[in-house]
Amino acid sequence: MVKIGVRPTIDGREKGIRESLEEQTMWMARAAAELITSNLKDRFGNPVECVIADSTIGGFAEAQACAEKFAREGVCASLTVTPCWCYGSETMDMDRHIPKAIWGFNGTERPGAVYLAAVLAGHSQKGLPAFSIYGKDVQEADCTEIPDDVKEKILQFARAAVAVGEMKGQSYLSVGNVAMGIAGSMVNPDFFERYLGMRCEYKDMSEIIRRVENGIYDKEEFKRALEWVKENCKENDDIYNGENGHSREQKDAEWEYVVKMALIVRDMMQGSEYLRNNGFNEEGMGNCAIAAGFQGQRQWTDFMPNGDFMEAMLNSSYDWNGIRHPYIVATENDCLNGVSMLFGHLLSNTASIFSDVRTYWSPEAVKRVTGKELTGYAKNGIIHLINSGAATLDATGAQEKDGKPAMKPFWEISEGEAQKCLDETVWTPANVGYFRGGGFSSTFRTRGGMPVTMCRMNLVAGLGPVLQIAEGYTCELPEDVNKTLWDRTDPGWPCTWFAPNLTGEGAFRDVYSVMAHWGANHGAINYGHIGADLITLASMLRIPVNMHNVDSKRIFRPSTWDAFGTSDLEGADYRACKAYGPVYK
Ligand SMILES: C[C@H](O)[C@@H](O)[C@@H](O)C(=O)CO
Ligand SMILES: [Mn+2]
Repeated sequence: MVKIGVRPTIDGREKGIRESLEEQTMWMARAAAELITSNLKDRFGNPVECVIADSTIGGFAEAQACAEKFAREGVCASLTVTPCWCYGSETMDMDRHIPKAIWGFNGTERPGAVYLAAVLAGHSQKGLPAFSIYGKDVQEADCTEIPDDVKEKILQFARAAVAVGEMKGQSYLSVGNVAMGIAGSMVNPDFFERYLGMRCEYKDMSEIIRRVENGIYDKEEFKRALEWVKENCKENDDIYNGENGHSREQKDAEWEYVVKMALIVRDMMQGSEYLRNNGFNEEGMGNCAIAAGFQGQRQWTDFMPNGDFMEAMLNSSYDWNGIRHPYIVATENDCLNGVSMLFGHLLSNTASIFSDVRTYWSPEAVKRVTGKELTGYAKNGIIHLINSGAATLDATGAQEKDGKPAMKPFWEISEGEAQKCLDETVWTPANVGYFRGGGFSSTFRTRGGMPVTMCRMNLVAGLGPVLQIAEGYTCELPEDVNKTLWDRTDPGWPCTWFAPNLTGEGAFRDVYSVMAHWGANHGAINYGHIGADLITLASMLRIPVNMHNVDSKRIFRPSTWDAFGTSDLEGADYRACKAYGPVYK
């Protein structure tokens, strides 16, 4: 359960001043807490709880009592609120390990803004960066509404802070090792521990074989899952393999195996009550994995069914047990893409798409091979997002928001929408040239017009982690154009056409440059334009952003970032992140 601590600070002068401010100060705390709890949910759909200090904080003793309460309650961030002057270093939150924000009331009766400025200077001087929240318009002292601009900043801070809190203490479960020399699947514990507060668990892929052979899964659930799969996961024609295709008997056995893989990897991530109660306590405890990755290629896929079904189902918001939260499972054990998926998931509470960032199609090349002009969002060219069929089925875009394609938090998805995602997907027998052991890839085309954000974490020697972000839209191409382009690559894999928003500058000069500046072979794609939230989250974790197309007005970072430069925000971000280093040193 993630909780945010709210700290009402006050001018400590009793016998008049303090007493006159108590009510307004506590109102601010209650209003901020109510705003957060009524708007934000954790990834399981629970409202984010707020813990308010037992009293207003006028000096060190009360600051300490509040710190002790927050430690007991395990808050993941603090929000200090005040309408008045208070004593900076005597009232501030000194916990080095949690994100902090301060809301100074914009009023003239008592100078909340002066406190805000003074205490932020203290935060800067002590190396404890904090987010500054200050409304644009002066308010009346007795107002009972938080202004919209303040609301927006409190929520932007809180969304990212909740993500920080949800990751802390959880693990990345690496099933297998490095896939085909992909650097992102070299799972680096130093990065996870120091930057995210997470640990890494490493399990050999043979653990799956052991659990299948020794029957370490819920057999009743397996039976139910297999029946459900037969009804809901339509097998596609064997479009790749001709006479090398696997026989019907082989394919049937592969279906059984891939369903078992899904059960087993889920159990490895989160544990299983069934296993705990049925003689497999150790396996049943799981690995507290908020994200996982599966190597697959090639030591597994060269003789076993591939991981596509397991990855696609776990990454989706429903399965044979109904609608539920999506798991985060990175294909090819690309943990850096797994982390990117996790960031997007935690900020949006929706499923994350894993994909290769495969091909840039210029309008000219499309014209050449199809004779057609690209139009709409696609008019400046498109990037083909496609990987073997491991992408979440939510990416079909078959859910809707206001009549438009969307990917929603699982608690907003209807049974009908989950069914539509399944109905729009077929399962193509794997290309046995790539995957000798067979398996099935999800095959679908993402509906167009969805606002999405693609991001990617990269690790750079001498620099550390960096994040790149591209907001844009999914595109729907005319049937014939789609077919010609998709058929040139892998028509049995899930296909998303992506057009990043262009700014005309730097990496976003044109679509080609976005592709050319992408730092790795994969990207994580989430519903919505969540670039600003990703930037806020990255700053909390001291991870610089090396490329984004988010309007500078939406950028919200700790106030101390200004001291590292105000005209070149990108350079300032690098300097600040370097000066602070990882949070969990
Ligand atoms: C089948 C191939 O090996 C694919 O898995 C390959 O194109 C990738 O996805 C590389 O990231
Ligand atoms: Mn790939």
